[in-house]
Amino acid sequence: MVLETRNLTKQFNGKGGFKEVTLSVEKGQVFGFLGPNGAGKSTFVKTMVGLLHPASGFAWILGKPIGTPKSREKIGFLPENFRYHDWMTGRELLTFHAELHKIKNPNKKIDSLFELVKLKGHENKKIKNYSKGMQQRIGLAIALLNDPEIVFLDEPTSALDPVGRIDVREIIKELKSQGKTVFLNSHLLGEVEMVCDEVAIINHGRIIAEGKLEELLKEHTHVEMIVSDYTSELIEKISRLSKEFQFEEGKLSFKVEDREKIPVIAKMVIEAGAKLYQLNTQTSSLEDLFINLIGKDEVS
Ligand SMILES: Nc1ncnc2c1ncn2[C@@H]1O[C@H](COP(=O)(O)OP(=O)(O)OP(=O)(O)O)[C@@H](O)[C@H]1O
Repeated sequence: MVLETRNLTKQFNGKGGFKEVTLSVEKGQVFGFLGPNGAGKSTFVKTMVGLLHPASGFAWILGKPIGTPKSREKIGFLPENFRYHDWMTGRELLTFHAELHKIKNPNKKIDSLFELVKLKGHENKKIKNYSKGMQQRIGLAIALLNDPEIVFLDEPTSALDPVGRIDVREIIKELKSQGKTVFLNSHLLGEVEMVCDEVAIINHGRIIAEGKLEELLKEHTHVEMIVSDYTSELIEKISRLSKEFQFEEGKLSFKVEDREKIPVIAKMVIEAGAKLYQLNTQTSSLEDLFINLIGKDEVS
């Protein structure tokens, strides 16, 4: 595992932060950490990179306990509220960070990063004259300077325009193809859906869902069926196997938490002697899943 936590807690005078978080992230994964504002995402990432100390629990990065110099050697971090030395030029800033990482002859690496984050031609401009989006791009370059094994990106596209967001998505895909692990904090669900393999959803500091994106989405499938010659007993049976069941004049609409229930229901219809004219399924979007889970969590 590249990242592992067990019952990790960090709160501020008993409030906020996150509680009892147990997570594991495999090498080469793009892991999406989702949650509403104030859920605890940034506190978690800051704790992972050693900027905050946990109150209790355990965590390791690349097998090394968090907060130790060893655990920080191979990580990259783009903070949510980035602010760089604005009197430096872009090149000076990257050279300074390369010195901190003790990278020898960093110029080639720096040139390739300016290219990657699409800041070529702006190397000698002062950071104070960079736009917010350009500052976020240089932050991404800093995060990648030491060839990290795991990169923590906290809302990496918050200052970027739609084209910039696509650029970041491409960079994330490129990192994945190089076998790197990306830990992506975001509330842009569409963006997460496009790049992440696995997600965890955090609400009020607690993890309320975790798993492979594909599996989580599969658990919430919407089904529509058109049947005739049915009996009330059949309709009753289907309603017991599903959620959010609606029925009107031969048209059934419902959700199943497990896709395997769909062929079972279809078989049931046929065996009951009813006629099945149409069966459509639609897997929920991550947005549906998110709203559903957060909504349920607020009620309970
Ligand atoms: N230094 C701090 N002192 C006190 N409370 C804090 C501190 N940092 C965060 N919190 C609280 O911890 C909770 C989680 O905050 P955090 O910034 O981790 O959330 P987040 O999920 O990253 O939110 P957002 O999406 O808005 O960035 C919030 O209630 C916040 O007010």
